[in-house]
Amino acid sequence: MRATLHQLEQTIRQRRDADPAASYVARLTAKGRAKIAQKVGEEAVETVIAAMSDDRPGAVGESADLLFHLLVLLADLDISLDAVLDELDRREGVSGIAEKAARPQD
Ligand SMILES: N=c1c2ncn([C@@H]3O[C@H](COP(=O)(O)OP(=O)(O)OP(=O)(O)O)[C@@H](O)[C@H]3O)c2ncn1[C@@H]1O[C@H](COP(=O)(O)O)[C@@H](O)[C@H]1O
Repeated sequence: MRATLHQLEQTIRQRRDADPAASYVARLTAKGRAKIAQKVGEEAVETVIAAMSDDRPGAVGESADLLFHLLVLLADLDISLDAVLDELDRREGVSGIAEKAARPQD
């Protein structure tokens, strides 16, 4: 998963300055951060709708759209994917420590 998302992150960063006629990333980027953020919101809502309809193929497709648009937004903010993944790792470490503390017999 890390490799796929890192590859996509790299492609998105390369495509931001491409010809908008040939690139969706360049087109969306040119519309500005508010539009990119709006797309993230739309894809999140579509993911929720698919989930609540128990539409599993739909949820897969909408989740892919959501992750893609989130990466476009992070690139626009110049936040690396690693910064987000490191935060998740940090939380996992924190909750791992908390779980261990709750089981003193381990
Ligand atoms: N993964 C994606 C990807 N997922 C979704 N999309 C696009 O996201 C859009 C979402 O569809 P919507 O119907 O919601 O939006 P829309 O009607 O096209 O746009 P709006 O008018 O709503 O803004 C579609 O146009 C999809 O093609 C993607 N476009 C590109 N990629 C990847 O990004 C890379 C760079 O793409 P380009 O910038 O086009 O070269 C490609 O190699 C792909 O791997």
